[in-house]
Amino acid sequence: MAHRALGRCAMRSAFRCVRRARCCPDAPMLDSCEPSTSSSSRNLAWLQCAAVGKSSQSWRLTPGTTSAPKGYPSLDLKPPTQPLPDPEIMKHVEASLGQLDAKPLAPAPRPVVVVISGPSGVGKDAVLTRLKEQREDLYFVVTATSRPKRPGEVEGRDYFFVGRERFEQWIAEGMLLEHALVYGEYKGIPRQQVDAALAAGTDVVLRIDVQGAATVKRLIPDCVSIFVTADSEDVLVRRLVARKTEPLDKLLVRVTTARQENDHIPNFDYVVVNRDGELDDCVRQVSGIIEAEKARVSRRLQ
Ligand SMILES: Nc1ncnc2c1ncn2[C@@H]1O[C@H](COP(=O)(O)OP(=O)(O)OP(=O)(O)O)[C@@H](O)[C@H]1O
Repeated sequence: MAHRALGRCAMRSAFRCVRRARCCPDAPMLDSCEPSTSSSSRNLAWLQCAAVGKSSQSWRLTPGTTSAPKGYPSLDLKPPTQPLPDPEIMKHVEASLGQLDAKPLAPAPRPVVVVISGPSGVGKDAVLTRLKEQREDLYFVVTATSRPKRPGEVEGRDYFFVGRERFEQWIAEGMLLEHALVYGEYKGIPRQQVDAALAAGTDVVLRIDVQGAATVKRLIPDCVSIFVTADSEDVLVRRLVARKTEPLDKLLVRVTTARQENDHIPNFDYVVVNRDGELDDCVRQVSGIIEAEKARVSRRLQ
């Protein structure tokens, strides 16, 4: 294990390794960092400890330490600097080619609408809460619902908890991009939030149930739909039971519906498994999908 971890880290430059503290996922190795006989592997092993800011028993590194422990070779961890262009050559180039254009070479991407969907209890809210902490560049649409607030939920942050009557009024006034009756309660996407964010050039994230996702795909064909699922039905049900938000009869309905919803995976662009205890990994994948979609050439063409 230690050997594999060293090999993985060796592929990265020292600078990137220290800046990206999560680049050395083989954490068990870090707990058993032993001074090695070869100086290059000692270097790398120490670098791994420094990268995650973790103290090893034998070296007593404190979090954030970047200087080598006693007896270990010191490392130059400064970021590589960009060499400055020779002004004489630059002058010559501009004299020959005219003033160089500073406008971006690639057109800016059009904002993307991301749809996060999946069965009840799979962790959509948990994923979005974590994603919000990490991606301030995204606009997370606050869904409207007729269901009552659950403990810990905040009006306007988690949902707009509008009563059934007001919800039906919003439907009548065309204020919702899409809405559905899910487990006896309305849920819908306020249209104005989506329009305003897109008009400002901001990427938008929607959290929608599986039937609603199909509606949005029809309305916004170039939206990116991500189906979040769990490791297994067993894991999904355990999560729902542990959440303690539904009585048994409603729990059974959710599990039965989840079985049918899983069959809709082929209608989505991506599927991401929110593995038990691996929420961060799921969030990383969702974030990566958004980045990849923004890099699509088709999104940069007008
Ligand atoms: N990767 C994970 N590992 C373990 N528990 C998780 C994970 N992701 C979410 N959970 C837990 O599972 C439960 C269900 O998650 P959450 O409420 O986010 O699901 P949801 O898909 O939003 O459900 P619903 O559609 O019913 O609102 C929560 O108690 C949450 O803390």
